[in-house]
Amino acid sequence: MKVSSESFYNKVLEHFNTKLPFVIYNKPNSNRISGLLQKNDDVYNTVNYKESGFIFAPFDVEKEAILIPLNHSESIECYKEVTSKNVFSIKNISYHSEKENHIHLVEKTINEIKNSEIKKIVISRKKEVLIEDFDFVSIFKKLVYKYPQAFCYVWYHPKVGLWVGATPETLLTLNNKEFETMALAGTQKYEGSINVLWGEKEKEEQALVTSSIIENIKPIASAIDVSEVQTVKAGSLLHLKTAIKGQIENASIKDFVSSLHPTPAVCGLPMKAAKDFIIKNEGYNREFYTGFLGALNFENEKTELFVNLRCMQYVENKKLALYVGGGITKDSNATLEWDETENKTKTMLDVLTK
Ligand SMILES: C=C(O[C@H]1C=CC=C(C(=O)O)[C@@H]1O)C(=O)O
Repeated sequence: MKVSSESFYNKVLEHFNTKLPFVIYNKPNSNRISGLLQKNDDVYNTVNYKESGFIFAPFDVEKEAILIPLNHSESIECYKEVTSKNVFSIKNISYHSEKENHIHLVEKTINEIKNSEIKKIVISRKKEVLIEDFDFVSIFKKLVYKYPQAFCYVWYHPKVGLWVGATPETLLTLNNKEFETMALAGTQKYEGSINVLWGEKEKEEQALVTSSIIENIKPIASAIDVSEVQTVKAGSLLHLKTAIKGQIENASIKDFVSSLHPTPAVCGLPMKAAKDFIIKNEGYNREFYTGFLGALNFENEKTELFVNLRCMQYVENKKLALYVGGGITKDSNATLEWDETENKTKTMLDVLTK
């Protein structure tokens, strides 16, 4: 049902105040805001990916993905019309050892890569801040306005939590048999132009993601088309991206998603060894960060899934957790990797404070 943006956000707030699950989102380059308001507070899971609804899946595939089912929800829509000028007061809760810990872990990761068959591991951290007067509607309006090329969302379930994000990375779009995915990796700051030079480390890191995705989907895809590597802007950052398209052959959505997730853009290569290293060494639970989310089997069998990057979680009384990471290879520099995670936190912090 299409409504005015005022009644859209009023409805969503009312829903939130009655502690019912919902998701609101804006797809890349779309002027439409969509909402799915679940009518009860049950936790539904995806079993075989044949369900229709909005999926919210964690990084760890051993853990269950949550579904807001279409058949238990009201769908609403409005046009992207308004932004918000609200700025929030943010206080850093800095742990004095945060930087040292991250640098130490990146150095340990580089050593592991040099002394094993592992080529890449994505190392991440959680940055916590205190926020006054948290208001997800204002934050969402600002995200949508500031990052029109991202997939922006607020997802809430009273039994799971509240997540907000603006991700530049598509995991999978599937329209009947036609699929599209991408290899996104390598990061530098945007300084006014996308015509930039990239270092060998970034080029190699991104090429690893592309070749691994192609290798993994080959058995279940045909007519695979791989684009040139391009530089793309994501907020105040630039990344390298290769678009990969084709046709899905004799495979279910579940098989296809399993062949992609977690890609080396969020986990590493080889996947299993990198994942074991991450779980053993990162020292915190990623939960839904670097998982994926989006429409599963929407009308006309459309599936559009995004990797949950540049996101944050409203933890409890006034606390926000921002999640950021970066790909480590044998040529990484630990201090620069710390700087990169700091730059990545700005995607969210800029929206809160400017
Ligand atoms: C893991 C993240 O980004 C990934 C996506 C693009 C570039 C990345 C990089 O340069 O390391 C990461 O692979 C993150 O934003 O937390």
